[in-house]
Amino acid sequence: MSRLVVVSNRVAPIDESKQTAGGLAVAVLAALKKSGGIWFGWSGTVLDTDASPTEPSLHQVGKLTYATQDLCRRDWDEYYNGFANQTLWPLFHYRPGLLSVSRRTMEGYDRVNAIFATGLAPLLRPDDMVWVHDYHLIPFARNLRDKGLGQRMGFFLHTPFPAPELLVVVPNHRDLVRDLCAYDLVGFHTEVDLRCFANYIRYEAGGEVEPLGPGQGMLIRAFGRQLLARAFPISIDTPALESVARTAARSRHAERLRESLVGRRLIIGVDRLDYSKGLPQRFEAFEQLLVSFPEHCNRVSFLQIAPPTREDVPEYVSIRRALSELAGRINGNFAEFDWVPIRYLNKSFGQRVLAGFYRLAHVGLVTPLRDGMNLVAKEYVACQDPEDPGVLVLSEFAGAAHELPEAMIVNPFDSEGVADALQRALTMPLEERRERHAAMLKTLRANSIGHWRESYVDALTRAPYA
Ligand SMILES: O=P(O)(O)OC[C@H]1O[C@H](O[C@H]2O[C@H](CO)[C@@H](O)[C@H](O)[C@H]2O)[C@H](O)[C@@H](O)[C@@H]1O
Ligand SMILES: O=c1ccn([C@@H]2O[C@H](COP(=O)(O)OP(=O)(O)O)[C@@H](O)[C@H]2O)c(=O)[nH]1
Repeated sequence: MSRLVVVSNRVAPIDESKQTAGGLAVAVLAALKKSGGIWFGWSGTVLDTDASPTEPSLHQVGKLTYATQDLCRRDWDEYYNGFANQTLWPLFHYRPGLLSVSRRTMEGYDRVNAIFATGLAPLLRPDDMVWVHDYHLIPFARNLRDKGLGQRMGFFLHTPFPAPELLVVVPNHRDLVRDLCAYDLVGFHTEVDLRCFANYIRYEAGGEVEPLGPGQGMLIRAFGRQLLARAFPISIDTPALESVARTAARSRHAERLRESLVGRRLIIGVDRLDYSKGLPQRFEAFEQLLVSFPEHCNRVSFLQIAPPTREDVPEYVSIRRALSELAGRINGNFAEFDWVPIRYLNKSFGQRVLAGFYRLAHVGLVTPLRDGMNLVAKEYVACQDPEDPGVLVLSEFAGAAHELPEAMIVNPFDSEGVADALQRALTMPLEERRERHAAMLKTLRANSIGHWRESYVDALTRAPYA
């Protein structure tokens, strides 16, 4: 059997007791634990040197070899903070107004992709399968191919893929799509992302698209290559989480949370503090709930866990400031001497603690303005007590909404609509809660993280598609 070599910018901490707040690392770790192989990526360390090292450090953990490389400050700044998170991230999340474009960061992005490819190349065996993840590393395969490497190479995009009309805003859009075509397999979360990619190939790149039937993806012919593009919705380790959640509700943290509520209902949100997650609109929706349905005052608490992320990017500094002000204003207006409506925490928690919190919460509030998938939505469902489940309120613009139509689907820009959905969720009869939850859990059991990994790897095993 071929060895699996996974490449991603973010690698889960080698020390498993450390927390990682980000779906890619959580999901890839769950997927790789079983198969083993190599996980290559950025170490998380930024060096005050003039150049980045070109060789990775190796750490063996069970069947898995971590191969990680440090980056010097300039490379990290131009590649990660710059082109990846100030150009591609806002563009792929439909926020061209937040985009900044510069030749300097584009060059830094290409330079780091070349450095990483140079680091990985000597570790590769001829029959390895290389699976590259996310927008940081689009040019990675082309860099390996330029070195004469012919291994099967696949790419998976964890964010949305934008409509072509939006993608063309970035000056090197053609290079990016040409580089995607250097892979044998390109995976997306949803059929909508896949369609956007196919439309670029058809209408911007002058390539050909051959649909292969429902759920089977499309053959792409462009830039002198033929490859498969297909949707593979990512998931969670459903049975493991179900089992953790059964006991986590009795953990010390969960007990403390339960006691602090003194019988009040709980709404929970868990998100990196990212502008894509729609947190200001969510806070306003909760405020609207208190205005429209004042019977919830002093009866409902909203716990928002929001660990800071990408703190060197100016837009993330602004959103953090704006949210603190908003939470302060809402709490100032509505709080009683014995009740604070929004418990807003800028810190992260481990998966076990979160499982206990989800289990206690009557409503999971997941309202991103755009999100590739959103694993928190799935985790919330898996952690409910099937006999007395909470209600998931879910943005129609999260990839997860395509698989979980039994959630209460909302438009996150419409704060009044979200407030109405919260009211319905808080007053929903037990029978309806059970029915909605059972349908969602069935979906999550059928498409667990193992299924995602296996279906992607199976498709990559069949490459090349030429
Ligand atoms: O690595 P960071 O810059 O700290 O950011 C964390 C991750 O955020 C994004 O996650 C995405 O992947 C999830 C799993 O597929 C998906 O559910 C979610 O919708 C995405 O936002 C990013 O794409 C990752 O590269 C980051 O590691
Ligand atoms: O304090 C936290 C906050 C989040 N997460 C995890 O980070 C992931 C977030 O993934 P999601 O797909 O929802 O969004 P992303 O952050 O990747 O955009 C989920 O597995 C969460 O359980 C965590 O472990 N601790």
